[in-house]
Amino acid sequence: MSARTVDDLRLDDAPLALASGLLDGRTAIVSGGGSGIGKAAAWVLARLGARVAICGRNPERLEAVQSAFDARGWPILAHPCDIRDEAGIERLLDAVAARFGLPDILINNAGGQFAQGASQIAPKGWRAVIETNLTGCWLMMQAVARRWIDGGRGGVIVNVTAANGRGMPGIAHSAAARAGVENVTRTAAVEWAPHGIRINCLAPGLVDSGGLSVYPEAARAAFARANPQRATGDPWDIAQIIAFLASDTTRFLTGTTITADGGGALWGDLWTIERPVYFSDSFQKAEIHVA
Ligand SMILES: CCC/C=C/C(=O)SCCNC(=O)CCNC(=O)[C@H](O)C(C)(C)COP(=O)([O-])OP(=O)([O-])OC[C@H]1O[C@@H](n2cnc3c(N)ncnc32)[C@H](O)[C@@H]1OP(=O)([O-])[O-]
Ligand SMILES: NC(=O)C1=CN([C@@H]2O[C@H](COP(=O)(O)OP(=O)(O)OC[C@H]3O[C@@H](n4cnc5c(N)ncnc54)[C@H](OP(=O)(O)O)[C@@H]3O)[C@@H](O)[C@H]2O)C=CC1
Repeated sequence: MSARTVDDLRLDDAPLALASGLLDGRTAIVSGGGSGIGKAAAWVLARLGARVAICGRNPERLEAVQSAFDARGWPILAHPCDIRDEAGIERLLDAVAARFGLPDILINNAGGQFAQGASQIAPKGWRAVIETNLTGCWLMMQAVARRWIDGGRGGVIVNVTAANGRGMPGIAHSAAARAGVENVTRTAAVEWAPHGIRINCLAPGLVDSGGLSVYPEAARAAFARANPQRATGDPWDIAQIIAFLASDTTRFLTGTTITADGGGALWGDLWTIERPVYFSDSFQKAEIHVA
């Protein structure tokens, strides 16, 4: 039996908002299910009764979640896959089909970016982030939807984006990609409605997952003050909303985005890179020099 971490114990004991058994008999794929929000989502879905398949690039993270699931007697498939690789996605879906049959739910959670000022982002870096967050998410959506359409049945997709309504200073590439996902979600929600496919986005604000460690210390120190709640979210908060969107509870909801950001879209000042002097409290307008 694998060691139980404090983290896993919390995932076991944190209260569920939805009725246990709600997802009995369902199969869910969670991309990026080896860490952070995706791992919490895998736990919530399993505790609600779903069989879970997780993917990501790093096999060790997936294996750790697999061991924890095995220890609890929960069905799981852990399959390494880069969501930018169409052939890899087909292999993932074949593996899910062989183990569990056609999935019912896709949680498109894998993603991320690096923080850099917009004027400095290299073309390769821009492409890496767009390929991951827009194209990768799209390839997963389309591959699963095709199998549902070919199989004559519907399903549910939840795309995890990021709260981008006011732009995202320091991660322009990711903001553009997430806005693209939210738009293609609206389009596909219409096109695929006749097939019984529902698609929604969940746009988190700052969530205290391990993922935030990639940001500069000065930026991280301000994250918890960047919304009216003056707090970061927790992966469990986000995972519960993911499960809500994946369940029949939301059967009349499609093509929309739920933002879970502590009100950050309304108030707060978020910088993922060092805050430019222009936006500091001490900045005086006279400091602007026009040539
Ligand atoms: C408000 C915040 C809200 C959001 C929070 C979260 O999402 S938390 C979740 C957070 N979790 C995550 O973000 C996890 C997932 N994120 C990732 O895996 C990476 O950030 C990825 C999306 C770039 C993909 O990775 P990959 O393996 O495909 O890419 P690669 O490593 O091979 O780089 C390709 C190119 O990108 C460029 N470049 C890359 N890094 C930097 C940098 N620091 N600096 C500058 N540039 C950088 C560079 O051009 C590089 O090419 P080079 O110069 O090397 O020839
Ligand atoms: N935490 C936050 O404040 C916020 C997070 N988000 C988004 O929520 C999602 C989950 O992030 P979070 O849990 O916080 O951070 P993590 O860094 O823990 O999660 C990102 C996950 O995505 C996987 N991943 C990244 N790139 C790929 C790829 N090309 N193919 C397959 N898997 C990939 C990673 O696994 P591996 O490295 O093994 O591939 C990892 O499991 C991400 O899309 C993130 O951008 C959005 C807004 C705020």
